[in-house]
This record gives sequence, structure tokens and C-alpha cells, in this order.
Amino acid sequence: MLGVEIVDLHNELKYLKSVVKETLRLHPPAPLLIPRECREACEINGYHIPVKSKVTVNAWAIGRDPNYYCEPERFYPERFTDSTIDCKGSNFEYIPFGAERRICPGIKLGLINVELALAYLLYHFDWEPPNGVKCEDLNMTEQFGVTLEEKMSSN
Ligand code: HEM
Repeated sequence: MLGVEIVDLHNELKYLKSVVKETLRLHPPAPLLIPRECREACEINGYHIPVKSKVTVNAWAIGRDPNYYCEPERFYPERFTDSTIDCKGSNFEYIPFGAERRICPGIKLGLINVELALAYLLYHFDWEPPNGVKCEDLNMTEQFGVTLEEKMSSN
């Protein structure tokens, strides 16, 4: 029975997958990936990058780049409907799991855990904000760190 449901999740629930994708675009849990060290001097956009420079890739900012996303601040899962963009590291405008040699090796496990848990929670409960709060009034402020967290109202 569980197997059947997992197969369904794999082939169906396309909108749920787009919701997870859009969430990881706007709120990547590791916003600055893992730092790199430059192995040889190079020049990027007129900037000289000396050998051994520590290079930080800002996946959070890349996911909000208006050159690649229209209305980048808007939570709009439909942008991924029928899109070929995936998180396997070949679309550099979407890198919540990083890219190239140090790309996250746990992509499949991470995604299936988020998708499966979310699917079950949505299937078994009816969700709504408490006490008449509107969805658009929810505070989605983040707190930067090695991992990105929701900012608690007390700090
Ligand atoms: C939604 C869940 C997850 C997200 C968003 C995520 C994200 C990331 C990111 C952004 C990196 C850095 C990649 C880079 O710098 O290019 C990373 C590295 C890594 N992740 Fe994940 N990850 C997730 C789940 C997992 C899981 C489930 C595992 C293991 C079971 C895992 C294991 C690792 C390891 C070992 C690295 C270091 C790879 C290396 O440096 O060579 N991750 N992850």
C-alpha cells in the first residue's frame, strides 16, 4: 500500500513538487552553499580573482535574480509547471543543492522526505492560519546563517 502511494507521489502531485521547488528557490536552507577556494587566478566580469581566494556562491540571491525570474519575490509555484529547470546542478539559476563536484549527494533523499511529509500532512489535515490571520500577513522574514531559518519574533 505504502509502495503504491510512493509511486503515485513520484508520477503525480506535480503541483506539490512545484511548491517544494519554489520554496527552495526563495528559501534555500543553505543560502551560501559551501565555500570554494580558487585553484588558479582568473578574471570574472572585470574582477581579478587571485589564486586561493575563498569564493562564496550566493544561491539565495541567484534564486531571486530578475534576469532569470519574473516577479522574483513572488511565491509562484506555477513558474515551474512544464519547466525543464531542475536542481541537479545544470541550471545555474536554480541551485538550492549547489552544483558541480560538491553538489549535495542527498538530493533525492532530501526531496522525497520533504515531498512525502508535506503530501501526508496536506492529505490528512485541513490547514488554515489561526484566528483569522490571512496567509499574506504571515511573517516570512528569514535569519541568515550557515543554514537559513525563519526569524522568531522575539529576536
Ligand atoms: C532538502 C534537503 C537538502 C538541501 C536543501 C541540501 C542542500 C545542500 C547544499 C546547498 C550543499 C552544498 C553544495 C555546494 O556547495 O555546491 C549540500 C551539501 C551536502 N549535503 Fe545536502 N541538502 C539536503 C539534504 C541532504 C541529505 C538528506 C543528505 C544526506 C543524507 C545531504 C548530504 C550532504 C553532504 C554530505 C554534503 C557535502 C557534499 C560535499 O561537500 O562534497 N544533504 N547540501
